Amino acid sequence: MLSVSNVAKSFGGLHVLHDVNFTADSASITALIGPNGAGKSTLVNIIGGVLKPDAGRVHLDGEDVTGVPSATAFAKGITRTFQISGNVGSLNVFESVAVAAYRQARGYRQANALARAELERFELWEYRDQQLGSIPTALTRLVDFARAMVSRPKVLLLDEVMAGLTPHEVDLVIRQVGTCREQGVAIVMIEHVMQAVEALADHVVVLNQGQVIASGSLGDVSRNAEVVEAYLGTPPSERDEVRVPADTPAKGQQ
Ligand SMILES: Nc1ncnc2c1ncn2[C@@H]1O[C@H](COP(=O)(O)OP(=O)(O)OP(=O)(O)O)[C@@H](O)[C@H]1O
Repeated sequence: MLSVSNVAKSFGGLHVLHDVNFTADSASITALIGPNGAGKSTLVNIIGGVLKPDAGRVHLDGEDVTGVPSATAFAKGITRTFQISGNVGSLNVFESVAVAAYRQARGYRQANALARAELERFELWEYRDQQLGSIPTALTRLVDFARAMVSRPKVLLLDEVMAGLTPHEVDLVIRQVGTCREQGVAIVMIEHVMQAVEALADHVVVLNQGQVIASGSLGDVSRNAEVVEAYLGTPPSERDEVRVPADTPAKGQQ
């Protein structure tokens, strides 16, 4: 289990996170939602070892991993999807997952076997020979999952993996995020696409101006008056369903 306790972070005089608490269980999906600038990415960067908090602790299965470098966080089981960079654009789908598998494997045969198993799990085997730069964005997101899952993480951090996808592609990626959960991973997902939050989140944590203003099921938080005021914008009585545009500025920033 991942546990975040009393985390605070400032950049100069800008207090970005204050006293943030939440837990994420194995085999569950926690959606971090909130307006732009709420502090979601900063929080995920702290969990992943990219940033050190000014205060508070991060524990993984009871072990204090606060402020460890990202390579250490990764070695302990905290991984995240990365945007495919130009450097790996020349690799094909199989090679890009095999490279990640080499870190785990004893030799290239085992790495190749691990990569194949992951590509099959994510229904990517048929694309194995294609260059990363030549496949649709939705498939590159799935390759990212395969690369992340080949390291057998305990925690998977997903930062807006649905951004820019069509509704049909979102459905595809939703299914495969579910596959990651089935592997027992605690998934923490920053997500603005409510189709995905509705379909996937076991637990929703709402951040606003660096504070957790609500947590619980999506139904619970979407009935919370403070959440409606800060993020959803419309009282429940005036809307049929929760729909949040991708770029909702924080109240007060409008
Ligand atoms: N390295 C940094 N230096 C200074 N300010 C920063 C830094 N990183 C983030 N911030 C500021 O911290 C605040 C929170 O940013 P953060 O990216 O964590 O929010 P977010 O909730 O992820 O927003 P979005 O949904 O737009 O990605 C913003 O005001 C941002 O400008």
